[in-house]
Amino acid sequence: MKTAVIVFPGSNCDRDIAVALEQATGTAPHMVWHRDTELPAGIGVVAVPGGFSYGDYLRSGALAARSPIMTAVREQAARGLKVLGVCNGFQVLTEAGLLPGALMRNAGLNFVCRDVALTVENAGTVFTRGYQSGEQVRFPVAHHDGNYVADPETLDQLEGEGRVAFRYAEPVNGSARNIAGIVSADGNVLGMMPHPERRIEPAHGGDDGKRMFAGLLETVGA
Ligand SMILES: NC(=O)CC[C@H](N)C(=O)O
Repeated sequence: MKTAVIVFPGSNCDRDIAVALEQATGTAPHMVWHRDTELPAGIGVVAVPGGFSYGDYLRSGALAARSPIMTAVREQAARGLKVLGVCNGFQVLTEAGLLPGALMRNAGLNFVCRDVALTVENAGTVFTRGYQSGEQVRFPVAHHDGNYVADPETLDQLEGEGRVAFRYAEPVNGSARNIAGIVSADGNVLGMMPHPERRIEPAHGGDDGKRMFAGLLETVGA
């Protein structure tokens, strides 16, 4: 099973997520430059990493969403490719139309950089199957544009369809209904602001993130 990590100018969590994927699969992921137009054949999971793609100009993730490689990511996602977007990756996926809603400037206008408690709302997704629904985990957050917004109908739909994967245990950035991570209608695309890849070994202060990569990769036969 092969994995890939997309690298944009300004990505800075690409290496961390590559380490998490390699730890889970035993194989280093393909690092795919944003200007590429095709994903390597046989990819089961692609990660869209955190960072400050294009310096967060215009809106965080807006320019990266228009990178050549995102056409391939969109096409493959429609065919069931698992896509994991973390932090700036979540912003890119909303800007690319792969997930609903948008990530706005944090309430309070501060960059928030700390560990947060999250509730796993739905352990039935391919990304959260390593957890129990209702379980609390701790991941770090580091962002200024993490304030998730969507219209009330979309929020109700996300809740009703079990597409809220993670919720902040307490307000962090002003996100509607404390939403921290959501999945697509088909369940194969996840976007989340907290960083599971920064919590995969005891030296990180815990390894709550490890089960996300292990569980995800089991579903695609790694
Ligand atoms: N760590 C990150 O991915 C940062 C995300 C984003 N550029 C923000 O600050 O909102």
